[in-house]
Amino acid sequence: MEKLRIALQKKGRLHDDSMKLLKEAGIKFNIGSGKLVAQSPNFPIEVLFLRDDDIPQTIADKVADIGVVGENEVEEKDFKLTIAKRLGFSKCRISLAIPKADEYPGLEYFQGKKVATSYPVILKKYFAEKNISANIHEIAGSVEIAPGIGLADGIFDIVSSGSTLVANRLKEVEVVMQSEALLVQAEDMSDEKKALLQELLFRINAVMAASSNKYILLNAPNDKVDEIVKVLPGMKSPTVLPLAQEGWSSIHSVISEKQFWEIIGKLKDNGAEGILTFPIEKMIL
Ligand SMILES: Nc1ncnc2c1ncn2[C@@H]1O[C@H](COP(=O)(O)OP(=O)(O)OP(=O)(O)O)[C@@H](O)[C@H]1O
Ligand SMILES: O=P(O)(O)OC[C@H]1O[C@H](OP(=O)(O)OP(=O)(O)O)[C@H](O)[C@@H]1O
Ligand SMILES: [Mg+2]
Repeated sequence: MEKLRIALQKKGRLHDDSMKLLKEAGIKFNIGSGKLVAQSPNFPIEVLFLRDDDIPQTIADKVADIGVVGENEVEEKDFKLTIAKRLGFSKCRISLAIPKADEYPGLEYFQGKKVATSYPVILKKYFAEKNISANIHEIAGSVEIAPGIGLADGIFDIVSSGSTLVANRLKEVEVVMQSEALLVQAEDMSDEKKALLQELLFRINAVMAASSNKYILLNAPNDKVDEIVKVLPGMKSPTVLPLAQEGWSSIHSVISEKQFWEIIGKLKDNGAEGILTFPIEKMIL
């Protein structure tokens, strides 16, 4: 039987969430210390642990079938890969930043300037689109240090909270792209591997839907039930059950994390009492 080969980051920002996702999808691994390949005893899958920079090419070369990697790396390496699923973690943006004390008149600031980055391909494309002629200086890491030590005038790098910029007396002036972790796949996979990927995606969808929803349980006087049901979407529609106390009902439903507080507010306004919410482990739609 064929096995699906997945490339994951060996260690770093993507590693823990990638492993957690597979674990929650019910896939176990036998990982020996220092081993760079792991087998699963309960799913036909093999994991290759790599540097994240190497993941796009490994998939493009068909050494791995799928992989978890940041959108920024996929864009930078520019191989023909297909996005199988946006995974929603490791969210960040890739931005241009300059010394805090400098005035920023707009993109023309960068005309003829030296910009340090680990993402030269993305930056070159961006500057070309905007007709900026700058000197792109590629460095592998610690990019934020470059202006302070006289290596460059500005930088182009990952920003999340912005605290690394602040610590290095820099300010973000242009957001060039948003990024998140992606599950990417090679083109032209065999039918057998495609079927395995579909099974994996089915499980990942169930895990992701569960984590973005909550189970909700509440009590309401019967004359308020119709109004409350309108506020609660549910998977199909809410469940309404009579309480032992006459004139009251118990309502059960599923609500999305994004609308959580908005819905709770409306429920309270409509007379809901004893509201309880629970995390959902898996959600099969
Ligand atoms: N501060 C951050 N917040 C959110 N996501 C981030 C942050 N920093 C990086 N990322 C995302 O995680 C990916 C991996 O980041 P990490 O810092 O682990 O990379 P790395 O040092 O290049 O790792 P490797 O050793 O595998 O080459 C980045 O390409 C980006 O997509
Ligand atoms: O806006 P912030 O929240 O400060 O995050 C941005 C920083 O995070 C990443 O570095 P990381 O901490 O992963 O270190 P590394 O570059 O050495 O991998 C990235 O390279 C930035 O330097
Ligand atoms: Mg890397």
